[in-house]
Order: sequence, then C-alpha cells, then structure tokens
Amino acid sequence: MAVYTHLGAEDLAALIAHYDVGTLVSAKGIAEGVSNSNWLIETDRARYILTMYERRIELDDLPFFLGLLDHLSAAGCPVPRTIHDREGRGWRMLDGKAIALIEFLPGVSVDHPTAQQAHAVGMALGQLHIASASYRGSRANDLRPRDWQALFDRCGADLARIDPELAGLTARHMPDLLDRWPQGLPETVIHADLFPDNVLMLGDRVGGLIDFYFACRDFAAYDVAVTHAAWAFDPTGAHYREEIGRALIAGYERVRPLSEEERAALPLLARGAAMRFVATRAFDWLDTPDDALVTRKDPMDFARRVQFYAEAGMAPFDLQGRSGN
Ligand SMILES: Nc1ncnc2c1ncn2[C@@H]1O[C@H](COP(=O)(O)OP(=O)(O)O)[C@@H](O)[C@H]1O
Ligand SMILES: N[C@@H](CCOP(=O)(O)O)C(=O)O
Repeated sequence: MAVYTHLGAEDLAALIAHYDVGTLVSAKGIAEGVSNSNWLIETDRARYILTMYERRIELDDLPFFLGLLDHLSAAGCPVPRTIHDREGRGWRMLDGKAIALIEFLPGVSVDHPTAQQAHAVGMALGQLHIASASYRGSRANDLRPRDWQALFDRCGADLARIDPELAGLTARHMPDLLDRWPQGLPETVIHADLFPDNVLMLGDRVGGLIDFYFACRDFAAYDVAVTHAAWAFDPTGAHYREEIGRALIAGYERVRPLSEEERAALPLLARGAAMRFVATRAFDWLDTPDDALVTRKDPMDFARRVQFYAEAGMAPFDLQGRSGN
C-alpha cells in the first residue's frame, strides 16, 4: 500500500486550488509504491500525480529531484514534469509534509518484460544519461559500497534471522566490492533505481520513467548495471534472462556506446548493484515491524543475483551482447 496519510476531499480541493490546473474532479489513492503516498488527481483539464513525501527523502534534496524532472522532460526524455504552483514553487508543505504535483504519464509497469521492451528501456536510459549530463543540480550517491557495508554492520547478527546464508554472502563479496570498486569512470546524473515498476510501458514503447528519488551523480555504467540487475532476471533472481540482458545493453549502446573501460567494469558494477539492493532490503526487512502495512522486499532475490554476477564474469556483457536489435 502507498497511501500513508488520509487527505479529505476539502483538503485536496484546497490544495489543487494553489495550482493553475483546473478544478478537482476526482482523487484516488494509488496502491503501488512503497516510500511515498500517491494520489491520481483528475481535474476538468487533465490528470496529475500528487505525491506526499513520507520517508527516506530529505527535504533539502527535493529541489534536486523536482528540477531534474523538469530538465529531463524539457530535453525530450519521457519523464513527467513538475507542476509549479501559482507562486512558482515546485513543492508545498501540507500538515508538516512536503507534497508535489507531477504530470501524469500513461503506461503500465510490466512484470515479465519482452526483449523489445528491454531494448526500449535501454535506449531510454541512454537518452536519460546524455540529457542529465547538463543538469546543474548536484546530489552525491549516499548508497555506495561503504554505505552498503554500514547497513550490513547495523544489521549485525540479525542478518541470520533473514537467511542463514546472508552473512556468508556479504563476507565473501563485500571486501572485493570495497577494494576494487572502479574509479574515474564517466559520471552523469543517474536514476539509480530503474526497476520495471519505475517504467511505464506503452506496448513496446517507454511511456514514462518515474520515481527519481534515488537519483544522484555517479557512474553512468553503474546505472546500466542497476538496470540490468533489475530487469534481466525472474523476480526471485534464480534465473538469468539472457535475451533481456542483451537487449537492454544493445538498446543502451544504440544511444550511448559504452567505452571498453566501462564494459570491463560491468561485472563488478553489476555484482555491486545487486549487493546495494541486498543491503537496503535487508536493513528494511529488519526495520519493518511484522504488522506493518508495507510489503517487505526479499533481500535473497538480489543475493542470488550477486552470486550470478560473481560466477558469470564477462559473459552477460560480452561483445555478442552488442549485436542485434
Ligand atoms: N508521473 C506518473 N504518471 C503516472 N503514474 C505515476 C506517476 N508517478 C507515479 N505513478 C504511479 O504511482 C505508483 C507509485 O509511484 P512511485 O513514485 O513508484 O512511488 P514510491 O516512491 O512510493 O515507490 C507507480 O507505480 C505508478 O502507478
Ligand atoms: N527498487 C527497490 C525499492 C525502492 O523503493 P521505491 O518504493 O522507492 O521504488 C527494491 O526493489 O529494493
């Protein structure tokens, strides 16, 4: 569920009146999502998404996130614009929480992507990386290898409560990831969480890229690795879907070819990308009460991906992956 706060019809109508978007016709809470409360707002002119920021987001980062949406949208990326209020503000406070009104984009998130869809997502990611290079906002990545290690340290012996294998997995891979993490690869502003549920598809086309609340400056190739880890497996991470992985990279390279240095770094970056989600999922797993309304995400789905990338080496990213599509 993802409506943590109740907003009555009068609250919503009063809020919408601060924007030049017409009169409120309907508002429905959106069940998808984990971090924020979202409503689908319909006025007599158009549809919008109203987001109330509930957790994880630092208020100081909001101008970076909302400005990025405007920058990417103006550059022609399929990214929703921020709707500014009558005073020109991108966000407002309501009951002590920040809210923003965002353009609604059509499309649905797919659970079982096809190769054509993965190719389109790769192209959209390449386009995003090129467009975001000229964004002037800056936000450092606060989920780099040392931050994953800090999360594991905070989980401590409780990791075993999630799965008896988990502590062994982190002990096997974290030293390598910390010591050998690449340096000096090309950087840009990256999405950093481009999972299938953050892409709205219109058939084989990308209708929208959403949920930029982990966006930050980091290696473009790391974002490719995150997206590969998120898309190219069955949900449990037990089976690699080679045709999806290849199509994704081929789509990306059609727009932004990877350098040899970036390609060579992909196996380690992908192992790290998978470990990043093990770390946040494990921490959230232990931090979320059993009776919470939020569905916990299983860290082991990404632990299997860590193992896959460690064993597969260059194979998922080899030269053949560049041909076709
Ligand atoms: N700009 C948008 N256009 C259309 N639907 C959207 C838009 N933004 C969010 N949504 C819908 O809201 C859901 C939750 O949004 P998301 O930003 O992923 O929330 P969370 O950060 O809580 O995961 C999405 O799965 C999608 O259905
Ligand atoms: N993609 C992450 C979860 C991020 O949460 P979101 O609600 O902000 O999309 C994962 O799968 O662990």
